[in-house]
Amino acid sequence: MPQDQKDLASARSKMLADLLRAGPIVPVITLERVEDAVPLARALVAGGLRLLEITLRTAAAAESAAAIIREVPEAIVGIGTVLTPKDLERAEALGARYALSPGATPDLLEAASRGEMPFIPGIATASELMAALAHGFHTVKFFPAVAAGGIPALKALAGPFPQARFCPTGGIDEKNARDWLALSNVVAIGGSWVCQTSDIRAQAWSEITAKAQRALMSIKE
Ligand SMILES: O=C(O)C(=O)C[C@H](O)[C@H](O)COP(=O)(O)O
Repeated sequence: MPQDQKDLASARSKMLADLLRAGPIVPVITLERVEDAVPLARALVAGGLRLLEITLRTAAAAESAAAIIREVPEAIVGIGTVLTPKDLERAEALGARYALSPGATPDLLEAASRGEMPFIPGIATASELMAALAHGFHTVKFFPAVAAGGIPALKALAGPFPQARFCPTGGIDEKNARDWLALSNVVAIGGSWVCQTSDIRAQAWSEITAKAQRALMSIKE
């Protein structure tokens, strides 16, 4: 791949590491109804969480993300579950600030390094990380974090890959959030525990705000 393309991906990766660090908790959001999008985003922002990941898993996802981007300017919206170059285009068309994937295919890495959208690929192994790094992406999602080896796995990856920065996601909650963030190569953590489907279905916005606040408290104690 052209060096300037890789340098650009790398510069965006650095920007993303800084953005994530300011989180440093990214709620992973799956919305079933567009009407829940704005109140949910407001509830999370009220609880102190501004970096959001809206997964492209539901029919309501794109319209929900668009509503949040339009109506909740404090939220910094990323599009998650980006599986294909087409999904990446959708994220860009929605006006998202960044896009995330649970993994990465060669096509997706190639499209992301050619495109404009800041992108966080997912990795679970050293080889997958090497493919991401070869394209300039050194800020990556570690997914599924707990199932793929947990904290010892990230500690081990720090040895050969000191330049990599991680946002572990998958199996993280307020009981282990602080331990993950204590690792020097972890810039943020992601998870759905602050905005569970049952709470969204019940439109339990104040409960979600309280969970967001508790999540932030849990990493300070
Ligand atoms: O859909 C994606 O793009 C993903 O990367 C998967 C999510 O990040 C995890 O499903 C969140 O994991 P939990 O916090 O354990 O629920």
